[in-house]
Amino acid sequence: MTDTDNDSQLRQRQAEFSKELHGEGAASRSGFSALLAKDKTAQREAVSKYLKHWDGLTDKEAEERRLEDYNESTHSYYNVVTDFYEYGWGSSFHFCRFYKGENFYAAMARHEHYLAYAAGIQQGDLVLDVGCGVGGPAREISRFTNCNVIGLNNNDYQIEKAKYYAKKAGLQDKLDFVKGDFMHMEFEPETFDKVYAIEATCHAPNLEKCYKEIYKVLKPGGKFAVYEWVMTSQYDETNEAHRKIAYEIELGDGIPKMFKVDTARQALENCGFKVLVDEDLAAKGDEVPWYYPLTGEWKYVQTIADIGTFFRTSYLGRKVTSTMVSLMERFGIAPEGSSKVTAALEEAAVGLVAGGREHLFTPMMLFVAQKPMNDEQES
Ligand SMILES: CC(C)=CCC[C@@H](C)[C@H]1CC[C@H]2C3=C(CC[C@]12C)[C@@]1(C)CC[C@H](O)C[C@@H]1CC3
Ligand SMILES: C[S@@+](CC[C@H](N)C(=O)[O-])C[C@H]1O[C@@H](n2cnc3c(N)ncnc32)[C@H](O)[C@@H]1O
Repeated sequence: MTDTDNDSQLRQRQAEFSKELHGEGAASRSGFSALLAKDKTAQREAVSKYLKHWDGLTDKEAEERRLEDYNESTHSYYNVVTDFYEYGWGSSFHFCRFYKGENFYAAMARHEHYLAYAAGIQQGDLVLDVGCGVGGPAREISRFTNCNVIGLNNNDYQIEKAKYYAKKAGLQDKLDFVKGDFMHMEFEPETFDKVYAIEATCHAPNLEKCYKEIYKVLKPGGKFAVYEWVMTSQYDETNEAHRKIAYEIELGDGIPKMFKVDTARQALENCGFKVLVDEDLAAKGDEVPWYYPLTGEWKYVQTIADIGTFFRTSYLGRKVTSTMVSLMERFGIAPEGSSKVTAALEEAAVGLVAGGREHLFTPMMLFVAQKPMNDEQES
């Protein structure tokens, strides 16, 4: 059997499983109503597929197993966390910087605008969004610049939702969302004017191979802008306390292996990109840190409108959610495995805040990289 046969079988299996798990008309449901509508047997299977490699081990063999199974494992992760993300965070699945006094959703949108600006996205550009989630950033960036965006995602449930929200927003002619693996892109070479990725390529088992795919589909002279999740240069893999934080982030965020910043930079250069911008936006000394919503520290809350979001993301709010989910699961209302998901998300929150406070981790390593023009590539 060829790789293409294997890919198309996996794709079909995932699409069928997604229908079974989330049910018909799933795109219009979110949060708790989506959780309660799940097929109970399929949910149990999805949770165990996601968690099967997370056995507490961090040796080479354990890492290898997680790296090999990246596609199924991430697909399963997003099958079980998407409803919680939407309930707790909204429809853009990323972190952002905050100005004093700026509300949560304004700050999130600004972070997306900044990436569009850094990539030089212009009216009429054809842009690829690598790992597009449910399309929050694609909608915002298309509105901001009047560009056309194709969102690439390996999760069927999120693609269905992204299409549903785009239509609801009247953006169906500007946006399209397609199923695919960013490690094996099927677009024609040199298709896109610009490519961006927001907190998605950290799910790649190998950054260089992923960036190579991006390089291939970019037009010569085109730019790629990314908010990369990386461990900073202060991270020491041999330090147990550091490795524990990285493992919490990997487990709770469905990431096979967190790489260091130098690995990402080198990977871009090895592909032939010219790195134009290379800046950790988390290291700019902001008064309000990017991880504040997960801290439960009220002093950071910016506006009255943020109180609801802040409560859901805070330690107390998360405790309330996980207790409710666990009670609903015990009484057979929520599907089995749901409380394992809230427990994993709790590990994510703890690891992310610790990584942020100690400057061991950043979710906003901004790279802007340019593919040279054809004549420059040859010389
Ligand atoms: C996984 C990657 C690469 C990026 C996602 C970044 C963030 C959007 C998520 C990381 C941890 C998530 C948690 C929640 C929402 C989305 C994140 C912040 C919750 C607040 C959702 C509601 C749950 O009850 C608690 C979650 C904690 C972790
Ligand atoms: C944290 S979410 C970010 C989503 C989006 N960029 C946003 O900011 O809202 C990561 C996304 O990457 C997608 N993803 C992970 N691995 C992928 C792969 N191998 N191929 C395509 N998409 C992938 C996930 O399904 C998810 O949509």
